Amino acid sequence: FQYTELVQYVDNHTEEYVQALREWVAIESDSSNVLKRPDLHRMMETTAQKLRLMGGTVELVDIGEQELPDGQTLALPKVVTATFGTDPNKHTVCVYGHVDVQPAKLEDGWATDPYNLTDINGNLYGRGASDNKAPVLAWIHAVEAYQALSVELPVNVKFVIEGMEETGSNGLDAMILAQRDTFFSDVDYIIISDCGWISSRPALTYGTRGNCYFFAEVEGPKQDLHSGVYGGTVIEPMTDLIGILDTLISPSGKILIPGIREAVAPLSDEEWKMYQDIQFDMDSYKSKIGVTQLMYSNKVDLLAHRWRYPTVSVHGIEGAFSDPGSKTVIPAKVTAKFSIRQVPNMDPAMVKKQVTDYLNSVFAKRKSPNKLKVTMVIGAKPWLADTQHPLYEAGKAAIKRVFDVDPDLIREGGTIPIARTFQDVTGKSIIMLPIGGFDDGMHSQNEKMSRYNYIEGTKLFIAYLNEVSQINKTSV
Ligand SMILES: NCC(=O)N[C@@H](Cc1c[nH]cn1)C(=O)O
Ligand SMILES: [Zn+2]
Ligand SMILES: [Zn+2]
Repeated sequence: FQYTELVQYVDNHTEEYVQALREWVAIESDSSNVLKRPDLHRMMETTAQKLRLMGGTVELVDIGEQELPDGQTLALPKVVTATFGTDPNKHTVCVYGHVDVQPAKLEDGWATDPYNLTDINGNLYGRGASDNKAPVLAWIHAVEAYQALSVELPVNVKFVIEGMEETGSNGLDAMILAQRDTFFSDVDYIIISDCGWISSRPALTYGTRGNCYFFAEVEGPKQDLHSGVYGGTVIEPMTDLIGILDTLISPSGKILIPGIREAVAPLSDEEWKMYQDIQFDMDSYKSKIGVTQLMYSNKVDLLAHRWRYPTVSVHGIEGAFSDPGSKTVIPAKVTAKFSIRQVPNMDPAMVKKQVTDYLNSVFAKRKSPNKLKVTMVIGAKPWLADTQHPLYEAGKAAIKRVFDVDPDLIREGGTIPIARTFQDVTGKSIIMLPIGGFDDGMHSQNEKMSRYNYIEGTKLFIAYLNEVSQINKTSV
């Protein structure tokens, strides 16, 4: 294994890697904004072209259309699949990633243009830099480094890169099911690098929460009204909506929807011990996110509520007045967006019913003439891996080689909607091998990827491919 040469190659190509990230970040591949769909299509084509130029067998898989809330349809971004090597004597890994991003506007409070990658003190700021463009590029560059030095790839490498992850991976489940016996038939392991470390220590991730995402629409008058002229005479949709939203979770974080907490698998002594052993500084966590107080004051409770208990988050209200200034309006129709992170043994289908029934009953008590409509738009299950699997031993060895430390074994509070489908449909084992920093600000203003994590992460992937090749084919 020519590790030293490969690492040298990476170090010599750092500026090209940063430039590649700059070009990708410049594409506003926001999957939640229908107006950005042409950019998202261009992002998928750009990704495919990069893999084609490396000589991979590349396909842009058509996964159909999505239906919009107003009933119209919109073409989904194609999924990029690529194959490098088909040697039956080698393991085959499938790297999954996404190149769509969360929305971002300068006026949200970014210090720099979110779509112009900006290097400040070794941190590369831009929307999607950490989530998930740099990790996807790092994987591609890892394969490219082997090729450039004519070092034989130790495993066959496949890629599945999608463009709808941030909105629930619409269409990807069906594609995986359809290609289970073709593209995925020879895949031994699935690798995902779409999360972050919990501190400055590298980590391996063995669980993600799922997510059930809801829209709750309250509709009243036929149009917006002057609040002075009509206020006091009509039952306002926004008041109804805020009233029912306030019944979802208590100020101390207790979910009030009947049945939700009962479904949660109890925290075992072993888990408690694992969380206890994780290096995690509550004060720097607080200062990083700019709060003076957290929901829990001890490490184990905090980590457990971040990773393996459900929570309700209210994200926004469509139709509400939210511009600067002071418009005196009664909005006629408002739609709240909220989500409930899922953990074992919750079931999204059950959660959908529990939430809908509960909100309808709370709303009924208000005796409002307005109309409530609750819909669940995403129902992603949680995912959990066996940390005893050789994939994790390989991860530890690769991290030891590159960073000379033992990794934290962590879970992730966020969701990779497709992780559970990969596991259930292909029956293959998954590892999450993050390279994002703990302070990357995914989904926030000023998201960044450090040069250090990007470049050392590329070396980690190079080392990991070699470690996976050492896994005994008969042992798994
Ligand atoms: N990097 C993973 C990520 O950010 N995933 C999103 C996916 C999602 C879940 N519900 C809607 N989108 C996340 O918010 O966890
Ligand atoms: Zn992501
Ligand atoms: Zn994300």
